[in-house]
Amino acid sequence: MKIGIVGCAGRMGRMLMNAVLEAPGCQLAGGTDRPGTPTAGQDLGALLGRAALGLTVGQDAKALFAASDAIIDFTAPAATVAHAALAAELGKILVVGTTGLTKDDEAVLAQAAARTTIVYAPNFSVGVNLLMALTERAAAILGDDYDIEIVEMHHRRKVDAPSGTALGLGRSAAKGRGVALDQVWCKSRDGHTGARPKGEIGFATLRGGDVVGDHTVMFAAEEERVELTHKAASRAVFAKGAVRAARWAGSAKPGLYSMRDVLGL
Ligand SMILES: NC(=O)C1=CN([C@@H]2O[C@H](COP(=O)(O)OP(=O)(O)OC[C@H]3O[C@@H](n4cnc5c(N)ncnc54)[C@H](OP(=O)(O)O)[C@@H]3O)[C@@H](O)[C@H]2O)C=CC1
Ligand SMILES: O=C(O)C1=N[C@H](C(=O)O)C[C@H](O)C1
Repeated sequence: MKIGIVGCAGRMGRMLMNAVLEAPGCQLAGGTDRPGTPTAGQDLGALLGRAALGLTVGQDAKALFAASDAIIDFTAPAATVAHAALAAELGKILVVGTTGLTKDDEAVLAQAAARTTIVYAPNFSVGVNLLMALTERAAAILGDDYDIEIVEMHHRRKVDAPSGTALGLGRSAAKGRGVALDQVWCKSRDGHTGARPKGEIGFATLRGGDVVGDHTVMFAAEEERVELTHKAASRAVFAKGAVRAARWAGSAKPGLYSMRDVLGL
């Protein structure tokens, strides 16, 4: 499978190229980054500290899509929306890890998925997707005598909050309780908030240093507290998961899928 990486000069872009180069049966089709990027024209191997690959950082996304069987996109919401349109137009598999998408952005992905196969997930690690399944089950079993709070911490350069994973865990908890997350969420608190409403799902966001990604879901009752935690030690775990998703998508019908579909969770 020929896999192209958009946003190839980013933190995840570099990890993704390494993961493609190391995956059996996969070939790196090329990489693009934001128009005007200072990395334009650099050899992709040099960008990774490897031997030259004879492929350079491009700026023509359409040409990369045309040369690839699948594209992996961990960029920014506006770029992802444009890439979804290209995937639909050219009938290419798209794996999206970008977080911070609005409901309208997600509607564009759903529309594009009528014409091609898209896997969209806020987190491609196996461990976090298991945590989502466990969270849904715990929320269903424990019920709303247990207050749900989701705490996440990420590196100082992260631009969206709460993290896509925290919101995904919130959605899993809400599903377990049979409610819609946006009816019960509290994404931040400040000042005289009043007592905590029963059934609320709260979020707390920490930012600092080089933290790759920590998430804890707490179920707090009067007499006990259950905590489910995941800590990512390297971005390689997300990159390996995204390549696994691209390979899985090679034999899937057009549609919008999640990493839980890929893993059968
Ligand atoms: N689903 C998952 O498992 C994971 C998701 N993520 C998400 O992935 C995204 C990227 O994270 P990260 O790699 O840390 O961020 P970076 O900012 O390091 O990388 C994003 C890259 O995309 C580039 N870019 C922006 N616009 C375009 C465009 N139009 N065309 C091509 N490239 C573009 C950026 O360029 P420039 O810097 O010049 O703007 C940058 O090189 C975030 O939304 C993050 O939350 C991260 C880790 C795991
Ligand atoms: O920006 C990051 O770094 C990460 N973003 C994803 C998110 O928003 O959940 C996944 C991971 O935790 C790292």
